[in-house]
Amino acid sequence: MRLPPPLSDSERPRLCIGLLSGTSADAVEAALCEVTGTGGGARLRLLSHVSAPFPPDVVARMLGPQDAHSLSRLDFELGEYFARAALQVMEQAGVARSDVAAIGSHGQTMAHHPPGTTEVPSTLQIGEPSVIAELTGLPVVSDFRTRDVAAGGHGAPLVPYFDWVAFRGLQAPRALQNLGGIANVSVVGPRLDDTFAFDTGPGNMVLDGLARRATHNRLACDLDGTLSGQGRVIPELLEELLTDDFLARPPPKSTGRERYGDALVERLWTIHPDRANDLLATALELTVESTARAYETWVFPRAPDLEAMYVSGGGTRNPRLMARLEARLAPLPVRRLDSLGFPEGAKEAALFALLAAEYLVGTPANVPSATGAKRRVVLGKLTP
Ligand SMILES: Nc1ncnc2c1ncn2[C@@H]1O[C@H](COP(=O)(O)OP(=O)(O)OP(=O)(O)O)[C@@H](O)[C@H]1O
Ligand SMILES: CC(=O)N[C@H]1[C@@H]2OC[C@@H](O2)[C@@H](O)[C@@H]1O[C@H](C)C(=O)O
Repeated sequence: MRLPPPLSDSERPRLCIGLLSGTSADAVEAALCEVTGTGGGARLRLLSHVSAPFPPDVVARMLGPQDAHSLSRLDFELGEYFARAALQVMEQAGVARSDVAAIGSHGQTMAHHPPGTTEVPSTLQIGEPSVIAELTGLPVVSDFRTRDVAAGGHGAPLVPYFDWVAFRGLQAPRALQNLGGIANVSVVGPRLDDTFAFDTGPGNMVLDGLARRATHNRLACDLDGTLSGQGRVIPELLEELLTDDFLARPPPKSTGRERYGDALVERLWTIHPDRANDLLATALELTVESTARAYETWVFPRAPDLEAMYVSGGGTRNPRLMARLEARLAPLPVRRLDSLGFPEGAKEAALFALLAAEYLVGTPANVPSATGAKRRVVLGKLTP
């Protein structure tokens, strides 16, 4: 494989900013990190993290229908929000722009059609890197998923590389579980080649859609578990939702709003228009049960000596979701990622700081055993 010439020396610490708006489309997460070394020798230190919420009208437009004009406008508009979050995290850390090597910006996923779901696999993230570069004066690495898709992979999840660099257990493997809009797991042990990872199914996405629907947009989520806590699971609906072919499919696999977004929420609402809290209780159980079954089917057989599950993402702030997950997976210890000394809300943004740092030194950072790509490739494109 021919690699591009490195843009920096991997032994010198590289300060990089990672930017991401996840599938919940609620905020730009920004993380300023110091990365030293590369690949198996990479070390990452989180210096600062900010979460900058989008105004409600921008969220509504991101989640709403698009034509080519609205998409291109949103691409430029989001670029500004991403740039502002980058400036904010530098200010918070007291770090000068001249000390930052690059920004790694994931952007916002607008479409994700991975292999196995369509004739021509594709994925689209927006948040114009040229706008970010103009407003910050910094080089921007972006479009991290497309090369992996071009190499036959899903382009997701990308986080197993980060999980391996930052959290790999030296003895027993660890499961790093994200509960974002979508839920995904990485299982990491000493060797990168043994890492495996996949999307387990819905995280908060169905809950969020139902909460918005039930409260006429007053609440954007099952806040602190209060809505689902007033409902009762509808067993026959839960069973039907669990027959979903995505959940049955073996890894590698990834998913998104196409499957667990508004179309599903509307279908559920049509079946039980007067049982909003019961639908929320059922959606919460769908996340718990699909995660637990994914572990039973694919994680435990490959990692029978699993040390624990370390949970990150916004779902950790839903106490009912956490309690149900812990009860369902017992005796596996279910811990928060914070217990490994890393703030759980900063992980995905920090991933894109690490990926930018690896781009600068020309290190391939996809994990083919996770994405299904034919080979390891350098991820990202540079806007100088
Ligand atoms: N207090 C809370 N109570 C209940 N749910 C919460 C609370 N705070 C956050 N959440 C949930 O967390 C979600 C945001 O999580 P997160 O930021 O990890 O998702 P994301 O990064 O956008 O998604 P993904 O990881 O799929 O890209 C919110 O949409 C909401 O559902
Ligand atoms: C296409 C896309 O944006 N996928 C996200 C989504 O959100 C969680 C899960 O599904 C994961 O596969 C991925 O994000 C993280 C950052 C990843 O690539 O690891």
